[in-house]
Amino acid sequence: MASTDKLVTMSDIAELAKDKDKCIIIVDDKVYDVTKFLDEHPGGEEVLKEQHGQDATTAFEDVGHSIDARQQMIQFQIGQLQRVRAPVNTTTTPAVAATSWTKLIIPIVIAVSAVVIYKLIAGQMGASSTS
Ligand code: HEM
Repeated sequence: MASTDKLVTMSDIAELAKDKDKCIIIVDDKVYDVTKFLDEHPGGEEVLKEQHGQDATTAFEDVGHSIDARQQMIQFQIGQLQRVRAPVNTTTTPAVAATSWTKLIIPIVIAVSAVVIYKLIAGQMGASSTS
């Protein structure tokens, strides 16, 4: 397997990022070690260092790098970012629980109102029949 195909997780990158002498960046889910490129980068080393251990896709695209720059970066690729999918949450979230409660409250209010109205009417009828 070529080194560019190597799957790298975010925790691997966090581990690599502990080394402050290195410069590891992610662009478009590809992981680059640009440590040796720092001195040569036409945009300066600071901008690259600021992105160490992070996803630099937006910063990279915002500059509008040339095709030459994109070809140049291939040599620095050390792997492919492996995105870990968040586990699907099957338990009821509080927001869902809240909506099911509100759904119950409406019929309860209607039922209570119906009983109160019935009692009022029945009371009035009872009062008028006794007078
Ligand atoms: C391996 C990754 C990278 C390579 C090979 C690379 C290469 C280059 C090259 C060749 C240029 C000259 C202009 C051009 O040809 O587009 C350039 C300019 C520049 N790059 Fe990068 N770059 C990389 C990553 C980044 C990243 C991640 C950032 C931002 C955080 C960045 C910011 C800049 C800036 C600000 C300029 C100057 C633009 C200007 O003066 O108009 N570069 N880069």
